[in-house]
Amino acid sequence: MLTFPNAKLNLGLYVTAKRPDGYHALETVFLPLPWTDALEVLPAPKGQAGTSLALTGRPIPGEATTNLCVKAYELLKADFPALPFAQMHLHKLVPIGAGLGGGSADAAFALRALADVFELNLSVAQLEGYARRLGADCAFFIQNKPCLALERGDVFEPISLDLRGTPCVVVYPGLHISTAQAFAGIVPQAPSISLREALGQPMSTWRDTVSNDFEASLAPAYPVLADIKAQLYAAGAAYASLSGSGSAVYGLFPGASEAPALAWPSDYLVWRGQL
Ligand SMILES: C[C@@](CO)(OP(=O)(O)O)[C@H](O)COP(=O)(O)OP(=O)(O)OC[C@H]1O[C@@H](n2ccc(N)nc2=O)[C@H](O)[C@@H]1O
Ligand SMILES: Nc1ncnc2c1ncn2[C@@H]1O[C@H](COP(=O)(O)OP(=O)(O)O)[C@@H](O)[C@H]1O
Repeated sequence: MLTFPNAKLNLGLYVTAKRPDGYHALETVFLPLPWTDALEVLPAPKGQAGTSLALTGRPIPGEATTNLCVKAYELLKADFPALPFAQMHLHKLVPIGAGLGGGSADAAFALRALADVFELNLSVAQLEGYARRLGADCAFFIQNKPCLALERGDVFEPISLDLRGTPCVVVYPGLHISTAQAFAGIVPQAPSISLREALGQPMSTWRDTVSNDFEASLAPAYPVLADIKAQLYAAGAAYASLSGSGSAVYGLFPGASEAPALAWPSDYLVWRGQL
């Protein structure tokens, strides 16, 4: 089975409280972003004594055994001891540690594909339960549709927001920012206007009402993030923001026929397309 794990964008992100488990409570909207990896999951060929993961594309830090696709397999194997060995191939294209959730998407798509290939008959709730154990934002990728996310970013409420077809530019300047470190720089606080209410207004108002708490805390150490955002606004973005804990920054261009091609330094990774 061949799947295409897509990235995500955070539209608004508020860190509202520190939880007793050490994690933080969030208020954010997740949007699927069609910047994808490719992941193939097959039953292992006869004679293969274990589950394998072949990796191509962008190098992923760490041993293949720590890859979230392998962890997804092991999580299922613990509950389904008869699970046959799998042969997986991940072609990595989404930048790693960019606030785009690429690793989490691979994990969630691996869970779904393994459940399909080996006919485990898992419900959406069961798949989300497994995904939550692999990472806070993994569970979003099981249903993979725009939603308001609360608690650790793994409890979802529907939201009526249709941005499909909106031209979008995502710019990754290559800074790897640790998610744990980024959270450590924030003093939790509820937003003055709830995200649901702010996003219910026209996109032209979002610049003043919808923000990502990580932007202010990362700004002193990483001034390039504000520079990219300013360039996206100068190019006509109706809304621009950091995604997640960075360092990818995106701009939305709802009035344009296509996303503008801007000149960025050659070592930046850039995605242009429609949501
Ligand atoms: C910040 C967000 C926003 O969407 O996105 P990214 O920037 O990573 O894409 C996510 O909450 C990231 O989710 P994810 O990357 O799955 O986090 P995990 O691997 O579970 O956790 C990494 C570390 O981040 C911190 N963490 C994560 C989520 C959360 N709600 N509170 C936290 O405090 C914890 O210190 C944890 O040890
Ligand atoms: N399949 C995978 N793709 C990307 N990163 C992975 C994968 N498996 C494990 N990781 C680890 O997850 C971390 C990055 O996660 P990722 O989802 O790309 O970033 P972010 O949380 O910023 O959105 C890295 O430390 C990387 O080593």
